[in-house]
Amino acid sequence: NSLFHEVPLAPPDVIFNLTAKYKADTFAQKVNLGVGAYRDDAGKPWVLPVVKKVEQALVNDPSRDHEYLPILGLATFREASIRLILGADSPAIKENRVTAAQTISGTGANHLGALFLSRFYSKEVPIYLSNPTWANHKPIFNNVGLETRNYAYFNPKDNGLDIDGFLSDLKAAPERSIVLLHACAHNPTGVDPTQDQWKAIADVIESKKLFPFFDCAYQGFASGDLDRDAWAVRYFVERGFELLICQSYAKNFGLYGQRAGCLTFVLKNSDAAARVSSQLAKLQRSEISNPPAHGARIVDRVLNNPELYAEWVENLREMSSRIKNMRDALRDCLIKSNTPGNWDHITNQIGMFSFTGLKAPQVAVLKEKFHIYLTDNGRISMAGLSTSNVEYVANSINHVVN
Ligand SMILES: Cc1[nH+]cc(COP(=O)(O)O)c(/C=N/[C@@H](CC(=O)O)C(=O)O)c1O
Repeated sequence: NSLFHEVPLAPPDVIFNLTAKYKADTFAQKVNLGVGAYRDDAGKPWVLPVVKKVEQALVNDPSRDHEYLPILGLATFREASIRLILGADSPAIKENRVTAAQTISGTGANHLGALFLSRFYSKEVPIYLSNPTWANHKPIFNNVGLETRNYAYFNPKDNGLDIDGFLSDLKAAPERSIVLLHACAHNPTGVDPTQDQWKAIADVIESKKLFPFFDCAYQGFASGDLDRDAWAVRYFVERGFELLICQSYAKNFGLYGQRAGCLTFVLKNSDAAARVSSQLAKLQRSEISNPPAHGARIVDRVLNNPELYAEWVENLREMSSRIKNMRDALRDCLIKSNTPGNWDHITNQIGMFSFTGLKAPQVAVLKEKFHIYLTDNGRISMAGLSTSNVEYVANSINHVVN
């Protein structure tokens, strides 16, 4: 017998397994509405023109080497990431009370943030996750020994936000609990709190002394406006919270496989920032030693060069407006074919995903009969839609809801 013959067989990852199933499907009209990765109108991955341009320059740069980065990553990348999320004029930056670590994309930022809190904040308090949330959140926090609980988030009656349930669950949470907040473009529902609702959420977090743990994987993708998408984070900083933000450059730079991300911490003062930074370095060193260079160098060059930054903003707008057009097209097709039900949520929701309201049995028919791939919770990645498949998808949905 092997030493490991009792290792339990783990089920395949929901989202990555869907991609594998889609790739294996030979049906000509198959549609991938699974993984949250942008596709152009031809259904192909899109290397942002600004990324292509910078990559060329990088490869041709004679001074380029493959030396280790510092443990906490490229300093100019970290500084640019902090400015991107907090705003270049943030008082927190001026008061030198912000610190950051370059991470293995957004997942790495969530993990490093969770690990740090489990060591230096508390292991006794739970972390509250929205119900539903990104499939990988629970395992990330459980892996570092944090207990996860849910706060109400999605209201199936109007496919909108259950703000009353959200607030009452936070009010019932033990003091000092950690609260995971999606900064914008909530995954999987596409439902974001309004500014007034964010103020009410901040009031409860303040009165209960909860810790805000922001996950921001779609800045610039939700509204197409980087500052608008960072509004909630900046509001909390303005209100004086100590908090952390996980940033991913997978979607808004199309650098999925390059694993470029950042963990940004906002503290009360520079002394705390220095202490936190020193422990982040110690944790990072023992886990990955230092982060991957290529993706961070691309992001670093774009964020620190005004012309390239402006081109990136254009590329971002191209992606977010194509997704918005697909929201309008899908809703129009569903209405045109008299699909039962109200479909306003398809255009009310924001960002990469739509939470359609389709149930698992209906999703199974879409997969098996129509070769349309989406997660069982009814989430569809809007970037998987194109002018050539949106009608087919709408007719297929019409079929399963009738
Ligand atoms: C909310 C959220 N946070 C972090 C990540 C991590 O992304 P990274 O590639 O580590 O920077 C993702 C990815 N979500 C999509 C892909 C995945 O599941 O990993 C998805 O939900 O399809 C998120 O949706």
